[in-house]
Amino acid sequence: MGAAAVALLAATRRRSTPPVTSLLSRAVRGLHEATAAAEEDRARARRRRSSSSRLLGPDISDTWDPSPRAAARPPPPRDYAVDCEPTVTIIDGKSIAEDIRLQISEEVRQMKNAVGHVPGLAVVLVGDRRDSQSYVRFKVKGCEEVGIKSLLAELPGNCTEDEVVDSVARFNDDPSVHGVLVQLPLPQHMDEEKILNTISLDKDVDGFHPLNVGNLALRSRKPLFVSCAAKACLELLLQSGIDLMGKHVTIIGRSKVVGLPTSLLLQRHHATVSVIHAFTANPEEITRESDIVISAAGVANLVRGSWLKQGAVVIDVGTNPVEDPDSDYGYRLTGDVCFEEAVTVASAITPVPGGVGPVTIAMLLANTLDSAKRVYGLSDSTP
Ligand SMILES: Nc1nc(=O)c2c([nH]1)NC[C@@H]1CN(c3ccc(C(=O)N[C@@H](CCC(=O)O)C(=O)O)cc3)C=[N+]21
Repeated sequence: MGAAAVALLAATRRRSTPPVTSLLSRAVRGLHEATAAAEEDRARARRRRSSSSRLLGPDISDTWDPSPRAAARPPPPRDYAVDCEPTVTIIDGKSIAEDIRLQISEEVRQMKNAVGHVPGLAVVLVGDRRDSQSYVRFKVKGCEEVGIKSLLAELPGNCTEDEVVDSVARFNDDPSVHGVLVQLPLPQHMDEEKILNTISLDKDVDGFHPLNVGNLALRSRKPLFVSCAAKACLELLLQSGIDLMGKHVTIIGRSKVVGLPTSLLLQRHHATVSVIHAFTANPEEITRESDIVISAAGVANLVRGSWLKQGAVVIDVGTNPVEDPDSDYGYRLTGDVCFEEAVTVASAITPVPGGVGPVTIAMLLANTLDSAKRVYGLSDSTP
């Protein structure tokens, strides 16, 4: 992603962008309203969630029949302040993730009672990148919270490809492991494809296996696993009451982790999807025509307020570490979206941190649970 993303960023910077300062007062006002509205939204979202049990297996049926359109849920009520300025919903990923984890821990408990086993997730971490180390920490912590067993293989950055493959193979053969994940990126000298190809298809909880991606793309088929980040984006939209049918969604980025699987998953939900990337000539024009913008470019502050249509829904998948000496680990995370600007234009937006990240981890736990359920014959649930 590096060079291409930088190229896109450079191209963007050359265009004239509105000065951040001129938008600040609006932004502050927007944020103020947002905070008040956020509490309201959280309560409303909780009520909505508690009435829906369609949590871990989004319906990915496919049809051109017009009847589902008629049956589609009405749009959620829009909030308007007294002066009729629209308010923005800050989508609370942390609380959505918490609800998902609660449901998973209940299912793990039932599994333990029924078959005497719990799901197991194995993570392979190569090298000592600080950001990868903390993502892996979040995954292990998530497992602990729901009663999933976690195993971690930590290998030094200068180890051989064969050592990584061996460690994956051991987890493939371990019956107490239902999900195997190799944390990306791998060190430069390693062949990522080769290593990922060794993960057993029925333990591929990241959903990167070509057969899982292929089956996601072929709409009459059901993949065993779908990418956690893609599922997180869908979950955040559905739980926020945002209908996807016929909506124009623009996805920024085409990676196998986010952009590509998200575009496939949202098409299965009848959205009209544009995928844009570093070589797209007019990214700003395309996003400005979109009802929903999902950014997964890995470039801090790439998406400015001017990129968005009034009332757009913004899902920010970016987790870009930026130096911050005041923060505990010497860096903090920032998204792809210039939040202060976007919050004045969007109708709903995910923050970073506290948006897509926690839900992505919850989906990893959900995929691991589904895998174990398949092994123990507890259901034929689909991702
Ligand atoms: N094989 C593989 N699978 C992945 O799913 C994968 C990967 N490699 N490599 C890196 C990316 C990145 N990723 C994140 C997951 C959760 C947060 C997350 O929970 N973020 C918290 C951060 C809290 C904080 O640090 O302040 C939040 O956004 O609130 C972030 C990033 C998974 N990835």
